[in-house]
Amino acid sequence: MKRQLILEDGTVFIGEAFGADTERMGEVVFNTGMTGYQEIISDPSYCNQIVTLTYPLIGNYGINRDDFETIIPAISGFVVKEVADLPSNWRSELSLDEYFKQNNIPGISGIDTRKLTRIIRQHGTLKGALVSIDSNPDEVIKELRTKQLPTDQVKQVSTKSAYPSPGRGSRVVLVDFGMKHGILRELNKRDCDVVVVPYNVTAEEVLKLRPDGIMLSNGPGDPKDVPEAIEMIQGVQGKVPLFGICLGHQLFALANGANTEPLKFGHRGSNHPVKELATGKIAITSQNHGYTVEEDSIAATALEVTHVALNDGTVEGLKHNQYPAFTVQYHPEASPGPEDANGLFDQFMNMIDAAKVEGVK
Ligand SMILES: N[C@@H](CCC(=O)O)C(=O)O
Repeated sequence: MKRQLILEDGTVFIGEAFGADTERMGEVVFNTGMTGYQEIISDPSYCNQIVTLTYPLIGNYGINRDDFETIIPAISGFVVKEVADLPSNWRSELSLDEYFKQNNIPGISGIDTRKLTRIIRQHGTLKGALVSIDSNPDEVIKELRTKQLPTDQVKQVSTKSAYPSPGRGSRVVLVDFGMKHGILRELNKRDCDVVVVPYNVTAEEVLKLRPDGIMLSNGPGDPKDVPEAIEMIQGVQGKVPLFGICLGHQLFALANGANTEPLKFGHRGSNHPVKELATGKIAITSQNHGYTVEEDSIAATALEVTHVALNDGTVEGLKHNQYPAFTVQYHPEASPGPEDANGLFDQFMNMIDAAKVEGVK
C-alpha cells in the first residue's frame, strides 16, 4: 500500500505504508543516530513529531522487551529509507511494522531520506503529514499552512499522579515532563528513593516530600509552554540540590531569567561532541532538542555556562553561582547513545551528599 508524506513547503513524497493505517500531522525532524531506533520511537520528547532517520536501514534488530523509554510511545510518525521486514536478533520480539500497528503509529518507507533531511536543514524544522495515497495534496498543504500544532505535549506525556520507585538511598523527587525511563534507571542504579511527580506539581508539594535532591526530566515541546514548572523551580532552588536534563535544563534557565529560543533544525543524534569548559574535556553525547538557551541572555543572571556544543557553539550546560544546581542540554542517561556523560549522575549524588553534611548554601 502506498502512503504520502507531505510537507508544508509543498513537497510531496510517495512511499510504502507500514505500521498503522492512520493519518497524522506533526513537526518533521531528523535524527542521525545509526542505531537506537527503539529508544527514539519511545522517547516522549518526540511527542507530536514525525521523525526521519538518516541511517538507511531501520528495524533490522527488531523491537525487544528491554529498550523502551516509555510504555506508550508519543511519536506521531516515522519515515525511513528502508524498513526491515525480517528482524534478526536474539532479543527481538516484534518487527517495527507490528509494533507501530499495535500502537497506532503510521510509518512510511522508500523515501529519499537524504533529500528530506536536506529540506529540513535548509528550510528549518517544518510541519508535515503522513496521509493516505488518496488524499489531495493541495488540501493537505493548505491545512498544514493554516493549522497550529498542539502546545500541551508535556501535559499529554507526563504522569497524571505521583508514584514511588523505592530505594534505600537518597530521596529524589523526579519531575516528569515526559521522562525517559533511562533517567529513572540511572537513579535506581544508585539506590535512590525516587518519587516521580507530575509536571504541574507545586514547590510546596515537592518540598513536602522532603527530598534530598530534585531531578528535572527531559520532555517535549517549547519550555515556554510550561510556566507552572518555571514557578515551581523558583520555589525549590536553593533549598534542595537540583539536576536538570534537556527540557529540565531549559526550564531551569527560564526560571533564572535567561531566555530560550528555537534552533533552526535542532540537534538529534547519538554523537554530538560537547566541551566541558572547566576541564576542556570533550564528551560524545546523545541529543534530542529543538530549543536552546540563548547565550546572550545568561550574563545578566546568576547562571554560568559550563558546557558548549562543538558543532555550533550553543549552550549545553549551566550551573547556578550560589545554589547547588546544574543542568545539561544533552542526555547523560544515553538510551540511545554513548555513556561518556554518565558521571553527571554521580556528580548529582555527590552534591546531595555534600548538602546533607553542609546544608545547601
Ligand atoms: N522539547 C525540548 C527538550 C527536548 C528534551 O527534553 O528531550 C526541545 O526540543 O528542545
